[in-house]
Amino acid sequence: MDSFVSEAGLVVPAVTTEQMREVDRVAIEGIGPNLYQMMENAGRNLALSCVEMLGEGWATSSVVVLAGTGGNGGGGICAARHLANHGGQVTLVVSDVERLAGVPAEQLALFRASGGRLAAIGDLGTLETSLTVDAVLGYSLAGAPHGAAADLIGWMSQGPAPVVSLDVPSGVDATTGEAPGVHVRAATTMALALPKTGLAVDATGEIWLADIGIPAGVLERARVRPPPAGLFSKGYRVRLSWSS
Ligand SMILES: NC(=O)C1=CN([C@@H]2O[C@H](COP(=O)(O)OP(=O)(O)OC[C@H]3O[C@@H](n4cnc5c(N)ncnc54)[C@H](O)[C@@H]3O)[C@@H](O)[C@H]2O)[C@@H](O)CC1
Ligand SMILES: [K+]
Repeated sequence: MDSFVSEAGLVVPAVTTEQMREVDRVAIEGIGPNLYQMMENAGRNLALSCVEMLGEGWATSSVVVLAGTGGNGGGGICAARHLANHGGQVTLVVSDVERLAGVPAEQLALFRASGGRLAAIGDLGTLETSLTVDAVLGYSLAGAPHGAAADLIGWMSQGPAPVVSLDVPSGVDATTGEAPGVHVRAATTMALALPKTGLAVDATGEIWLADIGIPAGVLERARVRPPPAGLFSKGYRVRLSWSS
């Protein structure tokens, strides 16, 4: 789908993975924001969505954050830190801690300082959750999920807790919406910066779009249509629907 629509009726253009990569490249290698800044905005917005989904008394509910080793996982780990910093009962599980590198690894070091709990994949069977954050795979999905990523997706699919997916439900192709193997069925998907063309599928649940601070000049240089003026005039997240 090449566009989505906000509750106010604004038409929001969608991007393919290739277009989003170009936006990220222009931001990171050129104008900014840098990856730390974008990831901080992603993680903070995601944490706020979790708080809103759990409602009053959220801090006494268990939240399990499942993170992969790439940029998507980094955003999830950042959200876990924000939830822990605000007194939440957070448990983080990373698909492969040894493979974390760069900014996502730094996110983990920060999370460790928050007092949140880090559990191993082998502990999944003992974990209780009221809300699960899916930050396993983002737009760099390549083929059917395998290994620890598939195990995490399988665990989310078994339990009754709602899942909030970061950017795209893990296992769903962000451009085509196709799932080459196991995939997450989210209650809510929080897309970053611009909705991806593959989000018009049932697996996304409610779609929210989060502003992560990318200015219009970056989108222009990446030759990507900007979101309509005023889309984020009332806040950093807006709900989107499929356009008919
Ligand atoms: N401007 C944006 O939209 C931003 C996006 N960010 C996030 O970063 C994501 C993209 O990050 P990356 O490119 O690092 O990649 P991902 O986080 O999507 O995934 C990369 C990891 O998944 C593994 N993987 C790929 N396919 C797999 C499969 N089938 N089975 C098992 N493992 C598999 C790869 O080996 C790699 O370790 C986005 O979806 C978004 O969530 C943020 O980092 C910040 C900025
Ligand atoms: K995800």
